[in-house]
Amino acid sequence: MSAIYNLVIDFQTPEEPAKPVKVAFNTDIPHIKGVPEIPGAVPIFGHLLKLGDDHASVCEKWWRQYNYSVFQIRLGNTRAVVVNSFDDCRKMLVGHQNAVIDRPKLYTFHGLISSTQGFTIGSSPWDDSCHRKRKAAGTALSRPALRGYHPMFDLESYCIIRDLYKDSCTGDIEVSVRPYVQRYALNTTLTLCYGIRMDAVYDNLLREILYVGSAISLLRSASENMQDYVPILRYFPNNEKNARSKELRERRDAYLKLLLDKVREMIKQGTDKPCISAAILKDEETKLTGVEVSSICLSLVSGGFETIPGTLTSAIGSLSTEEGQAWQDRAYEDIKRYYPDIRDAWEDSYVQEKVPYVNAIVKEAGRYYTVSAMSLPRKTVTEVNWNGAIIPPKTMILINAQAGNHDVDHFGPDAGKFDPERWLKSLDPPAERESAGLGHLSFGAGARACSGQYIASRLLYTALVRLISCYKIVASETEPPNTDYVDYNTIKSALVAIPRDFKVKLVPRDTHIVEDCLNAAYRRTEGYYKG
Ligand code: HEM
Repeated sequence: MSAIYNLVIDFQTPEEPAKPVKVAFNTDIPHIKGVPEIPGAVPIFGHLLKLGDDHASVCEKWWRQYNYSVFQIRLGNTRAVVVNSFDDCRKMLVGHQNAVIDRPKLYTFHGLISSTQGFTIGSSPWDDSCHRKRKAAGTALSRPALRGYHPMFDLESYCIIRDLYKDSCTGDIEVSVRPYVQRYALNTTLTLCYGIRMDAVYDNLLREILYVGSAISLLRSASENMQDYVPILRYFPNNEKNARSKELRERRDAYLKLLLDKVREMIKQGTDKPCISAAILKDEETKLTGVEVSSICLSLVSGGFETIPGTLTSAIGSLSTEEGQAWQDRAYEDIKRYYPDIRDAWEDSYVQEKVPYVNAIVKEAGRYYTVSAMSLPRKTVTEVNWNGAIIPPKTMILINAQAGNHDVDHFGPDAGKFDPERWLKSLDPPAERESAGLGHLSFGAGARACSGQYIASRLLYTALVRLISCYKIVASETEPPNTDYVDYNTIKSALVAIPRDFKVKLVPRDTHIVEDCLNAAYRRTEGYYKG
């Protein structure tokens, strides 16, 4: 027993020195007076076992069952405050933004996986280096910076339709859209970071990056990774999590090195494209270290490649349903209202987000399919006075974005329904509601909000305008989409949702116009960023 007792030591990462033993019932932060604790925690594991695979849905259920939107739970040796309602999430993220600016460090992700390339921005604790990285990423992803990326948006969204057109044999064959959207998202960030893209949907390097990234995302979740919270599990012989983490780290190091070597080679040949890593390798007024650069590139590449496909694929799923046919028709009419000639809609789709109905679909897709259901964990740096209860520094804060995004008190009784029209103040003609602050919680909020939200919205908008203006999207009868906002996700324990596979039929609205748009886009983009 004493051997086990000695093993249950309380340290967060391998670099930090071990602190004396605190076992079974103790947590890093003592019980927080004034914040209700969910009953039923067990020794060592706390609430971990009760949380199961789907933390967001279980916490949402506890919120309704006990009638506390904010409560504390125990994840093994870690105490966490969970925030559920829309208003409380907003108050915590925006009202206390300086106090909750930090991120927790986790044994597996920070100690094992990130030991070579540094932490991504989204997993970096708040310090000067994180501040510099966030600033650099913020500049590269700002609204003004988007202007510089128009050719890339044009090319990548053209490639989706080009290949769907080919692979669906002008509508005869049902297709699964997710692989095309994955390439879209990944090529965009690879181009930004390295000036490199892959043309084939099933390119080996592209699929390796996607595979390794998703596998790492799984290792970041509490349910898949109990050893982060129950330290004794780290010492079990043949620890599979550790072995898997190291394997994935090595595979990720290999492709990141390959990408950077390609950039170095292109710089030598004088063929490099303007991109973040080339600018830094050429030392263009940068104050960033090598590790910071790889961390920024890693953050951008990993920030978009699951989130965009998860959101866009699921939105296409909802549009393809029987009910979705009316939304598609109205979106198409609205596109035609602004661009009577669809060729103009194609050319302007990456320049500005002008069509209200399409903007409404983008917002609803973000809200309804909360792809990062529990957002990214935060940690307090200073005390938070929560209605008189004092949440101490260094407390983990979990934002239940899925619960807040489906909060009937904020979004109304139909919060659990996909309905783009909730974002419109009138339908005839469609007009957007004036934005009154935070629309939904899917990009987080406050000082650590998503750095990529402008580029994400543009990517979703451009792809939807092009897709809807060319096709009627109809769900497959044999492999239809799952449009439940929880169950659409096949791996609920992953940090970012992986939608269940489904197929759609793409019925061209007018084959001549599709071909015209494709030919014009081919001529415009030929020569940009050759793979
Ligand atoms: C639909 C698409 C996306 C969704 C739903 C999404 C969601 C999120 C969420 C929930 C956070 C945490 C926010 C918080 O703690 O308040 C985050 C952080 C972040 N996202 Fe995104 N994201 C998306 C796309 C992107 C893209 C395309 C990029 C980059 C190209 C990106 C880069 C980042 C970065 C760098 C952070 C870390 C910010 C920080 O910790 O300071 N994201 N994202």
